[in-house]
Parts: sequence; structure tokens; C-alpha cells
Amino acid sequence: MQKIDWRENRRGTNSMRITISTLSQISTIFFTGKTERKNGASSSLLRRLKHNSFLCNPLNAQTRSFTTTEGHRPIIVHKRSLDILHDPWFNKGTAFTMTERDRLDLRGLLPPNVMSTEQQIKRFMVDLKRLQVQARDGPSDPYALAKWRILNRLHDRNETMYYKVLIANIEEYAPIVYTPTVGLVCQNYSGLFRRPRGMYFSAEDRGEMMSMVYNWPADQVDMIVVTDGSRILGLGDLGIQGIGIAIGKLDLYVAAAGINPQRVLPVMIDVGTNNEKLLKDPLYLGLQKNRLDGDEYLAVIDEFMEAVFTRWPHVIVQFEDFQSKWAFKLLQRYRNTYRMFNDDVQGTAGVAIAGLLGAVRAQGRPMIDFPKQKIVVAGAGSAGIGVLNDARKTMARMLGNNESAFESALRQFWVVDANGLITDEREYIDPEARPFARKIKEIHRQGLSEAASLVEVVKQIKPDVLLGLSAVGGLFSKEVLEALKGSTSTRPAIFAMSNPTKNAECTPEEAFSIVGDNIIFASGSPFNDVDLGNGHIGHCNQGNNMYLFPGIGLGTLLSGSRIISDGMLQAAAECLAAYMTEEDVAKGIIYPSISSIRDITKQVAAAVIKEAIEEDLAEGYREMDARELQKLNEEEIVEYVKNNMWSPEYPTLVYKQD
Ligand SMILES: NC(=O)C1=CN([C@@H]2O[C@H](COP(=O)(O)OP(=O)(O)OC[C@H]3O[C@@H](n4cnc5c(N)ncnc54)[C@H](O)[C@@H]3O)[C@@H](O)[C@H]2O)C=CC1
Ligand SMILES: CC(=O)C(=O)O
Ligand SMILES: [Mg+2]
Repeated sequence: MQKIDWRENRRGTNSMRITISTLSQISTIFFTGKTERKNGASSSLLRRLKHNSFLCNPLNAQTRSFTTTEGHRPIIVHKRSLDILHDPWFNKGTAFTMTERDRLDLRGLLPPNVMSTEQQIKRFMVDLKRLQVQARDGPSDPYALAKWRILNRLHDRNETMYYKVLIANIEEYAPIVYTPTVGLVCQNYSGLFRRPRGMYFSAEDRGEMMSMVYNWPADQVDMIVVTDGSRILGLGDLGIQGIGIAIGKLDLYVAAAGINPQRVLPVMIDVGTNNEKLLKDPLYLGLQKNRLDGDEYLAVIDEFMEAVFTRWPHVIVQFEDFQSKWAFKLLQRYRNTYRMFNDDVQGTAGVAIAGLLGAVRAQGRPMIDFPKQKIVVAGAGSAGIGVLNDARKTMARMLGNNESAFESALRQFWVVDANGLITDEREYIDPEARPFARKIKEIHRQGLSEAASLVEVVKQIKPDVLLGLSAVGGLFSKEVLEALKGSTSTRPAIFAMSNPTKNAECTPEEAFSIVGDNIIFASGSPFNDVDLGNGHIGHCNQGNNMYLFPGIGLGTLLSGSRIISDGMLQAAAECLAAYMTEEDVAKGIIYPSISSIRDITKQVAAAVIKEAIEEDLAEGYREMDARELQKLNEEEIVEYVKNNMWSPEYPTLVYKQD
């Protein structure tokens, strides 16, 4: 039996640190039941430890830890020495205390000066900020990439510090780890690749995936973001290089939703690529053959799903950036069997609905007026159709939720794709887009015809909303924006949602300067607000699914729901819409600032859990079983979410032999 020396160190009101020294092996720790002070440990500390049943069972020692307060969980590790320094999950670099250096055989492997986290971050930021002045002035890809490299290197060596930097500066660095820079990273991935991150399953791995999943070191995985690289942002088929988008999305899961970084897994499914450049590139890291299709393709994805759900039955899988052709099919195929969702179809739809409702409020009208909005959508891919389906359902619900409401809602949309306005006269229409094809007679009455151009449609329809998910930069040209000046709305809304920045259908400067100061503007990638003069600001909202997917994932995880229902997704969207105050929307602010993403994600997760409980889908999570969940009121659900969000604090590490 080992002797343990407890020391309590209070920092602030709710933080407590326990140092365990002279400890080389722990198998079991038990309490005698005495509550008097022991070697410096107060009776309250002992009570809390008992309450949290600190029990290191050799069978589950790797994942089992005890919680004294949020963020201070001593962790049992099975490594020492350089292995710890090379493990980004546990590494603290120069912040290892002398006691820990002794305990983990780190003495002599680090410079002697022990740094605080704050000092570490200061030192790191000096390096990062050196690129600041130049990068701020405008789009300067080399600087953005250099920043990504610096951040990525930190990610590779010390995850806690990486997420501390990211969370504290989310507004500044989300555009680096996420859109737009992540697009550039994916385009250049072969050159940027240093250390692998995540897992790669290829068409060559058929029959092996069930065993391959055990190569991942974590016994618990909560979130997987998977892509097949076929449509990365609006950049097309980037093959294996698309892994960058899965990594970027998971960065937001950690930073915004507080998912423990040890329990996230980015996945690339390499079924080949149809990108000619990559097929010929000698440096390309993926399979250099054309994409699998049909049943062969499905067999690979099926095998992957079966493998990950066999090893981690409670995992949630987010499908990301699959070409539309597969996005809908895979969603239908898996959504009633697995805990999965498609972010581009479902996450984007929720964010767009929240923004569209915000735009109605910004006109000084009640949300219930939404079914009166005339909406022109440019782009009928996974994102555009996802938004259209959701907007139609939302209108139908407001109109009475019956069949005729569902039908009449269709009259509010005009959909333009690469071939122009979609009508029922068109020879081939994608089945997903078919319901939105306008009747040709009706369209003729509106002065339009099959394949009418976007500018003609805008001129004739005078829409309240012009929404772009086309991946065509500049599609909302001067002509189109001039036409929108004829809108019958008191406050026309422009959603230029395509990513990355260069694919935005227009910039906020173009929109405000051409259409007028009174518009509502949102873009998928971040732009600066526009100075309208006379002290007025044209607000540029970021209409991006990042406001919803982290909360959808976290809420699903903590509810323990086996599927992600339409109701849960709707609750997420409604929560986002309700987050904005009347004052905000009056100013044209329809989405929250990204700096509050952790708070909005917490609220969204709580809304998802509440809905899962109401739909009787919530099976619970860890000690919070279904019955306990049902007893929680709204505030308690929010508290429950908050208490389960990981924060980047260095835990105390305790070594135990395997
Ligand atoms: N802001 C956000 O949160 C999100 C933005 N997106 C962005 O949406 C864009 C589209 O994504 P997907 O729908 O998956 O792509 P997709 O490739 O499936 O669809 C693109 C659609 O745009 C249409 N299109 C092409 N040229 C056009 C033109 N000149 N005029 C009108 N339509 C045209 C195509 O016919 C197709 O229907 C991408 O740039 C992506 O980054 C996607 C998901 C979320
Ligand atoms: C934001 C996102 O998911 C996309 O552009 O695909
Ligand atoms: Mg996407």
C-alpha cells in the first residue's frame, strides 16, 4: 500500500488543487471514513473525494479519474519521461511542477524554470502575434497559413495550451483553424503534413476496418467528424486533403462545446479522388485512383460505420463535406440507425432558419410573418436543399402544419442553380430539388421562364431574401444587387453563405454600397463590419453552421439519445434564433458574436437535451440516467451541460504502471 500526502491549495472560491507526491504506483485508494484533517487535507476535501469515489481500478485506470472541482481532475497516466512530453494530451511543457517532474521522471528533460500557464501563453503569443500587423490589413494567405502552422505545432505538442489559446482568442483564430484558412490548409495539405492526426480509412482497407479502429489509442470517443473529401467547403474534391476540415470542425467541438480533446476523432475516408491535379501530383498522400461509386462506395461507408459504432457504441458521427449526391443518401441510410447527422444539410439549415427569422424580426415584423417572405435561393446542393426543406417546414408549421400549409409554403421559394431557375419544364431535376421546381405556368405569369437567370429572377420577384449557397464567388454581381434594390421588403436580407471567403456570393461592402444601408447581411466566412459613415455600422453577421453543430453534438451526447431527431435539430435552431435580443436584431445583428460561442453552444445543447427528453429519446449519460434527466428543470439542464463541458486546465498527473 502506498502512502499519500494530500495538500490542498485553494485558488479562488471554486478551485482546488490536490498534489499527490511520493507515489509511483496506485492500485486502489480507499478512505477510512475519518473526516478530520489529514496531512493538510481538509475534511471537506476528503468528503468530496469520497463523494466522487476516487477509485483507481487497474481495469479502468486509464479513463477513471476523480473530480474535485471542474477542470482539476488528477489523471492516472501510464507513461513517464519523454513519452509524456511527446504526448499532446498530457504534455504541459515548462509548466510541469517540480513535484510532477520528480514523480514523472521529467527532471533534467526540461529547462529548470517552472512557468505558469499564463507565462507559457505569453511566450507563445509573441511568436503568433509577430504575423499580426501584416495579416490584419487584408486577405494575406501566407500570413494566415503561417499562423495556422504555429497553432498546429502547438496542437501537436500540448493540447491543453492549444485550446486555452483558441478559446481565449476564438474570434481571432477561428478564421485560422476554421473557414477561411482551413480551406487553404486543405488545398495545401500534402505540403503542410507533418504529424498525422485522426484516422484514415481507405478503399484498400475493406474487410479490415473492424480491427483498424482498435489502433486508435482512446477507449472513449464521443465525437467523430468524417469526410470523404469530395466537396471541401466550396473548393470541390480535395481527396484525402479534406481531413483538415474534420480537424477544424473538431477544434470547434472542443473550443465551443467543451468536448474533451482526448475523445474526438477526425476521420478521412479515402475512396479515391476525381481531382485531376491530385491524381497526377507525385506528392499527393491519398489513393491515386478515381472515386468509388455506387454499391462499392456504400460498402466502404457501411463498413466504417459498423466498425466505429462497434468499438464506441455511444459515439456521434458528423458527416461533413460529402458531395450532395451522397450527402442525402447517406443521411437517409443511417439517421434512424446511428447517432449521426449531416452538418451541411442539417446544421446549415438550422443556422439559416435562425437567420431568416432574425431578418423578419429586423423588419419590425413578428416571426409568424415568416411564411410571407419571398426567398430566392441560389444553389441547390446539399446546403441549399437542406435550407429549403427546413424553411418550408418552418413556414408550414406556422401556417397550421397540415398538407395544404406544406404545399402553399412552396410558393415562397424560387431556386436557381447552375442552369438557372428550376421549373417543372426542366428535363432532369435532382430528386431532392424536385419539390422546389416552380410550375411553368405560374412562372410565366411572373414574367419568367425555365432557366431564367438570377438577375431576371431577382428583378421580377423583388424578393425579401436573397440567399446564396452556390460556391460561386461574386455570383451576387452588381447587376443582381442593383436588381435587389427593387425588393418589396423594408429591409432586404442578403445571405452570401458560400465558403471560403473568395467563394462568398458578394462582400458586405458590395451589398451595403449597392443595395443600401438598411439591409441585413450575413456571410459564411467572416468579414469585417462596414463603416457606413456618420457613425453608422453595416453589420456583417457570420451565418455559419458553427453556431449549431457543436451544440447539436454536445446535446445529443449528454441526452444519450440514440438518434438525432428533426425535433432536436429544430430545437437547436429555435434556441439560436431566440438568443438574439430585439435590440440586436433592430441593429441588423442576427447571429451572436463568435466570442460568445461557448455560451450559445451550452444553450443549444440544453435545448437539444430538453427536446430529446420530451420526445422520450433521452437515455441518459453516465450517472445521469433517463429518470434523473427527466427530473431536471430548464435551468438545471443548462447547469448539467455546463458541468460536463471540458475546460483547458492542466490536470495533476499521477503515474501508474500498465
Ligand atoms: N455557411 C455555412 O454554414 C455553409 C456553407 N456552405 C457552402 O455552400 C456552398 C455549397 O455547398 P453544397 O450545397 O454542398 O455544394 P454543391 O456543389 O452540392 O451545390 C452547389 C449548388 O450551386 C449551384 N450553382 C453552381 N453555379 C451556380 C450559379 N452560377 N448560379 C446558381 N447556382 C449555381 C449548383 O448547381 C449546385 O446546385 C459551399 O461553398 C459551401 O462552403 C455549405 C454548408 C454550410
Ligand atoms: C461551413 C461548412 O460546413 C461548409 O462550408 O461546408
Ligand atoms: Mg461543411
